[in-house]
Amino acid sequence: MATPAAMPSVSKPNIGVYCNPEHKLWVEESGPHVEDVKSGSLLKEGEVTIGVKTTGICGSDIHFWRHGRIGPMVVEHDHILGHESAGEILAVHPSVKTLKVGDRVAVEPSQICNKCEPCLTGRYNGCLEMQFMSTPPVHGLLRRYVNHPAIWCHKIGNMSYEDGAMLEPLSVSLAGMDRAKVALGDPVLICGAGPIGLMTLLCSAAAGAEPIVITDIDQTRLDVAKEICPRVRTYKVQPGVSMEEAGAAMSKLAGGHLTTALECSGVESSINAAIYAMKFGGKVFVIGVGKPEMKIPFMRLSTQEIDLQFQYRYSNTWPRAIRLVESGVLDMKRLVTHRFDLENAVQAFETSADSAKTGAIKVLIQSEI
Ligand SMILES: NC(=O)c1ccc[n+]([C@@H]2O[C@H](COP(=O)([O-])OP(=O)(O)OC[C@H]3O[C@@H](n4cnc5c(N)ncnc54)[C@H](O)[C@@H]3O)[C@@H](O)[C@H]2O)c1
Ligand SMILES: OC[C@H](O)C(O)[C@@H](O)CO
Ligand SMILES: [Zn+2]
Ligand SMILES: [Zn+2]
Repeated sequence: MATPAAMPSVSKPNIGVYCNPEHKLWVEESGPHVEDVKSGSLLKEGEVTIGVKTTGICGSDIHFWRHGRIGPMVVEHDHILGHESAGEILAVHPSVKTLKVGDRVAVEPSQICNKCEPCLTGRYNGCLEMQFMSTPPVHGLLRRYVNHPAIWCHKIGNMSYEDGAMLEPLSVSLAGMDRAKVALGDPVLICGAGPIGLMTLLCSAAAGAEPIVITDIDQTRLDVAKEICPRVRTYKVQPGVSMEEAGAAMSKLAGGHLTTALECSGVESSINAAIYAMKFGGKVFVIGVGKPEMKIPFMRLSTQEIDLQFQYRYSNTWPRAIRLVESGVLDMKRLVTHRFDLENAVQAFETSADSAKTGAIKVLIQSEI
């Protein structure tokens, strides 16, 4: 049972944002129902109920809606989206000692087995039984109320719920920064200036990378990059330019020094241009996800001893992300361009999906409890 005495008044029905294999997107009643939230009867050991206040739309949410799959992850039934959330604790199972009703938290959407080798060695993003919320068949967080293990709810103190929700895409960038080992004075190339590329730009700037070059096909996004980091050098990718020419132009912009690329588009031609932009011994670190199979310039990688490395999600990033945002080392606010109420989630998704027209970077969905 929960601790109903301390629970804030909860009255609105639970609703969630669904998509299905026919590429429909809609808002409909979902679980846990408000009566179950009030009674706490569905809470399992170790769980809390979160009143979700803010959730960001990720490119993968758009993908599951529009394309029905990301590689092997396929939408086969009605499916609730969303994995970038923050909210207020509404109820706690008596076994939970670390959180109380009223705590403000950011939600980590991973749920792991805690038994397999990746879990036991600290790289739990590789959990063999990962249940990642919003990746089918596991429902996501785009709901008014969600039951979730307390260990995956990170206290955010007085941080805004918007910043709390943005800790998830920040976690993606931090995981990349960590494994790519970007250091003070490193000449860095960032490919793609979407939310992840721009977040990675903030991180690279804070880490003291210099020079930093960022690329995109969209001038508006490059302009935002310049706004959030005036010293960044921008490169607009033009159609029809070969990977060799594009890579050489990126390298020239950085004075011929680029040693690390943080690839944040997942587009084949962009990965390949990054490979050509690197100096001998450089590294192309791919955060973007894309087609199941790609053609890469193998002999360029070989003869230039360029490392090609990848990141998938994250582990142990929230505490670090919270410190960086609370202290003001990172200011992510400019990345948020649009806000919608949960009831208008379809409009929010359309705005996010049509970023070339709407100028959207991060679209947030807000809900009242
Ligand atoms: N590895 C992970 O765990 C992880 C987690 C989250 C997101 N992602 C992936 O990271 C990537 C970026 O996410 P996002 O939310 O910023 O997506 P996004 O689609 O908003 O951003 C991608 C950007 O790349 C740009 N782009 C397209 N073609 C390009 C090219 N040839 N050269 C340079 N730029 C080009 C687009 O214009 C866009 O601005 C996506 O592939 C996403 O699926 C990976
Ligand atoms: O931020 C996390 C990512 O969006 C997910 O891992 C997604 O790409 C696949 O499930
Ligand atoms: Zn995501
Ligand atoms: Zn595991």
